[in-house]
This record gives sequence, structure tokens and C-alpha cells, in this order.
Amino acid sequence: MPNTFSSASTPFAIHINQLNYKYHKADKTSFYIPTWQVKQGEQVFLHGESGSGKTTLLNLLAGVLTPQGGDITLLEQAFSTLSSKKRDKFRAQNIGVVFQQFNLIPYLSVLKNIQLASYFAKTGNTKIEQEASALLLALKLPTTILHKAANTLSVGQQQRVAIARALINKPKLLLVDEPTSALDAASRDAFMTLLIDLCKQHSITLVFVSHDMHLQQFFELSVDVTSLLKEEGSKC
Ligand SMILES: Nc1ncnc2c1ncn2[C@@H]1O[C@H](COP(=O)(O)OP(=O)(O)OP(=O)(O)O)[C@@H](O)[C@H]1O
Repeated sequence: MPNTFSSASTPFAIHINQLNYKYHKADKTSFYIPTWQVKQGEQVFLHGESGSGKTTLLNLLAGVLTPQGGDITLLEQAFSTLSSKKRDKFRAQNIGVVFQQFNLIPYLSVLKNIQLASYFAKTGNTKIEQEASALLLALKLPTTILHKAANTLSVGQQQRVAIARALINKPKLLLVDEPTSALDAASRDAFMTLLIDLCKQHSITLVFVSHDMHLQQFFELSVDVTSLLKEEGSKC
């Protein structure tokens, strides 16, 4: 079957077409993106003012929200029209997501938090502890924290554990929502360099959401979410 969702050279990781979303049926205005593409292996900085729709777009890409109209194709798979069960499976196996609040289970150990992500993806990976250790080291964390409860870690450490958990299933797409706001400038910059290097090394497509324009310097591609949004029915 011909591949309709790729450019001549590189396939698209994200392909949005006529995307339409309303939080409530009664909302007069809807969140509407006529079209947007990100190629596989690209790292994109998605910025915009508070309330502009960054998190909404990320949640639509993560399948946490389901659009009322249009299509989201991820990694050449129609995503938004999948049943919720199939979408959950596809997400677990192909997409790493880091939410603003990290969403670690506080009383579980770092290893158990990471193991859970692998369990949901049903990859049958039997080397989780070894691979989790390698990821922690790559993220400049001591492996001694593997058996510590998540809520005993610093915010910076929790952030890196959240990234490790998102990477354990070797996702092709990583969606990250503004995780650096709690860090000091030096730690934030070190974290960004590390994250971008890891994505480049493993050809992971990254969409990184933030309102902090200082972070733009770490990316070759930068998009203002307001430039993607249009009035529904308008010509683009
Ligand atoms: N659960 C919700 N119910 C109704 N409206 C919502 C909900 N979440 C967000 N919105 C609205 O959608 C719009 C976009 O919000 P969103 O959180 O996506 O913006 P953002 O750019 O991520 O903001 P911030 O940088 O402050 O996190 C805002 O007008 C917001 O009020």
C-alpha cells in the first residue's frame, strides 16, 4: 500500500488533518488545526502563551483526549480513530509521555514505576532492571535510587525518572510537557542537553512543550501553537 503520510525522504511521525476538539459540547470556539506534520526523528519545541493550547494538543497527541473531528496519524498509523483499547496499546508500545506532574506512583520504587510502563506495553521484556539501570546512568542518575520510593526523590530526580519510564519501551515518539519549570537554570540546561542527545542517539521524535523561550535554543525546530490554530472553516 502506498505511504500517503510521508514526504519523499522521511516518513512523518505526526500528521494532523482537520483536527477539531471542544472541551464541552456547548463551547462556541473549538480547538482547530487544519494541518501539521512532524517528520520522524525531528525534535520540536512547541511553545505559546499560557492558555494557548499546548497541553491540549499534547493530550490529543497522547490520546488522553479524543478529537471530535479530523485525524491524527502517528507513525503512519491512524491513531485518533482507534478504539480506546487499541489506542492504549499503541500508546504503550510506541509513545513515551511525560506529563507536567510526572505522574509517578509516589509510594512505589523507581524500578516498580518503570516496570509498570513495561507491563502495560506487554513487551515481555525480561531485562527491565538492567535496562532501567542503563537509562538512569544515561540520565546521570545513580542506580542506587532504583529501590527508593519515588516520593523520596528530589524534583529533578523525579523528572529524570519520568523520562526513564517514558523511554523504557523504546518509543519512537516522545511527548514531554513542560517538565523543567521546577529546576534551577544550570540543572535545566543540563537536562535539556541530555534529553536532546538521547533523542538524537535513538532517532526518537520529540515534541517538547514549554512557555519558556529560553529552551528554544536547544531545538532546531520551533513552533508557536497559536500559528497552528485557525478559525474553523477559514482557509489556510
Ligand atoms: N479540562 C478543561 N476543560 C475546559 N477547558 C479547558 C480544560 N483544559 C484546558 N482548557 C482550556 O483550553 C485552553 C487551552 O488550555 P491548555 O492547558 O491547553 O493551554 P496551555 O498552553 O498548555 O497553558 P499553560 O502554559 O498555562 O499550561 C484554555 O483556554 C483553557 O482554559
